[in-house]
Amino acid sequence: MQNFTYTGLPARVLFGTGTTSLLPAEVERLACRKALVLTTEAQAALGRYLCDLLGPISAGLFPGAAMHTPVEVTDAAVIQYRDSGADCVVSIGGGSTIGLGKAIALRTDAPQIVLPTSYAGSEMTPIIGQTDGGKKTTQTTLKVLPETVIYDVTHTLTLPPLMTVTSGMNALAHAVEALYAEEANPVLSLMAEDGIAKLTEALERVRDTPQDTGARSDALYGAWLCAVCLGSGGVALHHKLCHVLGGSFDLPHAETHTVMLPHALAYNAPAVPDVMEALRRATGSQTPAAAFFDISSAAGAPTALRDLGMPEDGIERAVEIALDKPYYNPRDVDAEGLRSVFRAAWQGARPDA
Ligand SMILES: NC(=O)c1ccc[n+]([C@@H]2O[C@H](COP(=O)([O-])OP(=O)(O)OC[C@H]3O[C@@H](n4cnc5c(N)ncnc54)[C@H](O)[C@@H]3O)[C@@H](O)[C@H]2O)c1
Ligand SMILES: O=C(O)CCC(=O)CC(=O)O
Repeated sequence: MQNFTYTGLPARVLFGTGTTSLLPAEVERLACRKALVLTTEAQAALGRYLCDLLGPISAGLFPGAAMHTPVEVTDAAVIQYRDSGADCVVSIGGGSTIGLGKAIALRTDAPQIVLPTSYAGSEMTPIIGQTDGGKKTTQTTLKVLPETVIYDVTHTLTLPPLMTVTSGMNALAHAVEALYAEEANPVLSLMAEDGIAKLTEALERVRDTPQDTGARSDALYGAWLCAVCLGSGGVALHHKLCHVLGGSFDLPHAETHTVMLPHALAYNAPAVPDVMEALRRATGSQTPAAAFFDISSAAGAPTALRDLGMPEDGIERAVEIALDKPYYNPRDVDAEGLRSVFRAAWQGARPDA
């Protein structure tokens, strides 16, 4: 076996159906007295439900979380956090709400309890992205790693069909890149392969029966394993390209991951034969990049950058930005290679890798 480094991150994880009822006990377990609940506006009703569940240990609701963690929103939330006498936050929602909880923790050291309702995976990572004056910057610090994560399958039953697939692709991308990132190691590879297997299989079942708790449970379990891969492992070309497209072309996060994953993987395939073999086992397909494309296409999820509003003449600028400060990648990256990846993704061509 080759030498490797494995970094495990601390986290308490409660997984199941109906696990939300454990929330008050988890607040007390952290020796906290009052929790401020965070949601987006769209999920405010869920936040009010948690406030009722917390009863006397609720410090109220901040229902203003927004995509990409704008600092103005964080400033307002920190004021409410301090004024309310809260000493911890409870974030219930997708990556945007979890990002707000992390931003509050960064500024106040507030312990975080997170109830994820999408598959994006932020709950298991020490990564925070924030937007100030239209510019998004990302940092990695253990200060933002949530203390406790309560996965409750019930909250994923409401995920709309398209977001189920795009958010699932966001999760799959974390595990795929963990298999060939610079930080790849055999322990994370176990989680990555199983996460991809569980999630791809469950996404197909959820497509046919969205209210099937068993399928939703497998999907959330797979997404958790993929999230661990992002938190403890590394990323490569795919995440770099998504961050370029999100940051410089304002393309939507999960949809961009959905479109790019088959193409970034097809580009890297010749350099990572062992990883492709693992992905064949996990997806049950001889062409895993095409299998990801097919899952999205069958669900009516976007498969082309042009359908996300990316201008064709933006490809050259995207190539230039992606070549500036590149991430580690198992296959050499040059302008011509990137052009071919972006062109295929812009057109929505089905890869055959
Ligand atoms: N820091 C990290 O490690 C990390 C990892 C992944 C994503 N992210 C960030 O997370 C953000 C994207 O997160 P996202 O894709 O989860 O989207 P999101 O959190 O923005 O959610 C999109 C919308 O769907 C709603 N929603 C979420 N779950 C729902 C459910 N079960 N039922 C009904 N509606 C629901 C939300 O309230 C919101 O209105 C991006 O800003 C991305 O950069 C961060
Ligand atoms: O928190 C962020 O915005 C950066 C990390 C991230 O978005 C991971 C991903 O690309 O899914």
